[in-house]
Amino acid sequence: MQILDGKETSKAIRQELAEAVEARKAKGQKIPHLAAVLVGNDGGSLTYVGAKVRACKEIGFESSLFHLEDTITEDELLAKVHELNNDDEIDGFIVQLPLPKHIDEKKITLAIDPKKDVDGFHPTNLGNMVLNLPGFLPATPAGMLELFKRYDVETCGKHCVVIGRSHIVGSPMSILMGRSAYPGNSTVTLTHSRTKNLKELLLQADIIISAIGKPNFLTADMVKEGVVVMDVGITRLEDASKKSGYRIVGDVDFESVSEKASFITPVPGGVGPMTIVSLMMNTLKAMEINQK
Ligand SMILES: Nc1nc(=O)c2c([nH]1)NC[C@@H]1CN(c3ccc(C(=O)N[C@@H](CCC(=O)O)C(=O)O)cc3)C=[N+]21
Repeated sequence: MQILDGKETSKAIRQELAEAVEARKAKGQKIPHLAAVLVGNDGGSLTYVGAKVRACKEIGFESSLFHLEDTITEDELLAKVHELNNDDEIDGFIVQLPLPKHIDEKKITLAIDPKKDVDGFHPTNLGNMVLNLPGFLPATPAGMLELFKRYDVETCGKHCVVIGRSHIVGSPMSILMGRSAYPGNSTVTLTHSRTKNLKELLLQADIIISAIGKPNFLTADMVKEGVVVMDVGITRLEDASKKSGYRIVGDVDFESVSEKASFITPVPGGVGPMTIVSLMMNTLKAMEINQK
């Protein structure tokens, strides 16, 4: 069994990005600038946005954080998005999800200039992904593809079962794994809350991608010997023994499943850190595409 180590892999990629920044500096070229918009004080969002800003600092990217009150109106947030769309200094930006209930996430996502949409959530970028045209891939799926690549995991002709059909993970991942490319060329089954024979399908899977957010959902009796497992679940459970007061658990019962798996991502330290580094890679790409 081999661990797909997102922490180490993301560290190596951050090093590569830092070198790219140095090379640009030496030539007097622009430094990539990522902006993040955070609305309100959701605990998870504060952690993730903080990690994104820290990663920028470490790599040498410029970053801006716009932390707005959760009483902000939809129009005010749209105005912020338009401002960032038109700011030549900003190469790419994200609006951290989830947004407060009185704001329509779809409306906000649609307002982001696809050329600056480093999250890859805009329909233009999702459409380009489906057609295998250049564009930004959603950060979490892109991070998973990078892990497959860097560990040379064979995906061609494999049966890949995806659990969960969210717009940001399950759905795009099911499309990417089926594309005519590497990683890809898998036979894909996309499963969700209405799937009837999930266990039967999982027992046929060579690759399982779990993105439902249910702690310890996937157990050893549901997988076959040699399976490749990517755990995208992130749930915070209260834990008084931790300094933070909580611990992070994935969808996979790591202890039992890792005994049968050929490759497996841990949580934390698997897909999460890869998501952040994908965002950085997308930001560098945004700057290059917009030729600054
Ligand atoms: N516009 C937008 N873009 C996103 O990319 C986005 C979002 N909204 N909303 C929420 C999800 C979730 N997400 C994570 C990023 C990093 C970790 C991560 O680094 N996790 C660490 C643990 C971090 C911790 O201690 O909480 C790990 O797995 O090792 C997890 C989850 C990005 N998301």
